[in-house]
Amino acid sequence: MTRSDPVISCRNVWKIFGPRPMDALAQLRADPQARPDRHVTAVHDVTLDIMPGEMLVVMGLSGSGKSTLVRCLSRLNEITAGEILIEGRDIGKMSESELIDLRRRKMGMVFQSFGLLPNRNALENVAFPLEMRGQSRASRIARAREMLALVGLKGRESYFPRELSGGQQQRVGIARSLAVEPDIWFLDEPFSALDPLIRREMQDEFLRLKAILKKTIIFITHDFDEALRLADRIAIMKDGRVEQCDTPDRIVLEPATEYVARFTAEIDRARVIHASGLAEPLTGRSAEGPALPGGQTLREMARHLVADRRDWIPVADAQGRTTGVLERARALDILLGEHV
Ligand SMILES: Nc1ncnc2c1ncn2[C@@H]1O[C@H](COP(=O)(O)OP(=O)(O)OP(=O)(O)O)[C@@H](O)[C@H]1O
Repeated sequence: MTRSDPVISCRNVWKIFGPRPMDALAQLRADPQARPDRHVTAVHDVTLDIMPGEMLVVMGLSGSGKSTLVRCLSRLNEITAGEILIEGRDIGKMSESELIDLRRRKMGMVFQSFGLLPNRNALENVAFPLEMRGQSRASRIARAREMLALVGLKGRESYFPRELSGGQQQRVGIARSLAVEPDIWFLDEPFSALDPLIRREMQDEFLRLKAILKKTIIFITHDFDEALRLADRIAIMKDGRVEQCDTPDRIVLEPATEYVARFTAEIDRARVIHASGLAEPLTGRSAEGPALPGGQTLREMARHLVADRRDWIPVADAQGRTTGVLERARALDILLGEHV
């Protein structure tokens, strides 16, 4: 393995529910538009790689296959066809005990329903997976304290779930999944039971944790704003297929299908598109004068874009190197909500 190898690789993965999934698969391979009777194609020929430290957000409408796909990644669902490699190892070929070990040591999971044990306090809930691992009491309590502090719950260690708000309960759930130091972190709509203000707060908290922990994260949501705030890349699913898997900038600027275009039609594009995403190669164009920071969105640079009179404005990366030029008229159109 090198650093640039994917942590997770899905190769032509199918998951079909129903009495005769292999027959249904043969039918679908012969005719992709087929609708085999009494079968549901929850995952339809999905191929994608997830890189170390990447945050991939899986989104799509209810029933599009998000949870099933993510459950397949830890083999909570057996796939019908294809291959899933975790750090190069085919999980379909692992024994039950190898799988349990993989899940315990490498994977953390957080679900929408917080899944806390009602008769244990916050500290004991977080320590629970360490107990399952056979870790000593002293070391698991120390680790649980550390994790609760990390998610901002210092002082609440002895509170029972019923004494905590929804947001606090979800923080306990997050602390618990982090206690085992997973390399891969699966989160299935973790904030959807929270009210909008707390949800926003949890997203900020999550971005903070993501920056500190540098884990590979697969996050499911059906909230596009949430996806845009959190994702390095977004996989948009429809009827079990991944319609597009790309950076937020490219999803918005270059939707691969009509469906993705419709999905993204309502959002404020200036909040998503970064200067670097809109920049064009330098070829033949002059790039004089001060540059825009490539990592900022058009919305963040709105004043500057209005005031700067140049037709083409240089864009620089975090090291200050000019990487391209941005057409000011196009940026202003996006800022004003014109379609370009
Ligand atoms: N165990 C199962 N048996 C039969 N069908 C299933 C099973 N699990 C999921 N499905 C079907 O597979 C399809 C995809 O379901 P899935 O839960 O993956 O969607 P989702 O995108 O996560 O939806 P939601 O946003 O509502 O959670 C749905 O049509 C669902 O009914």
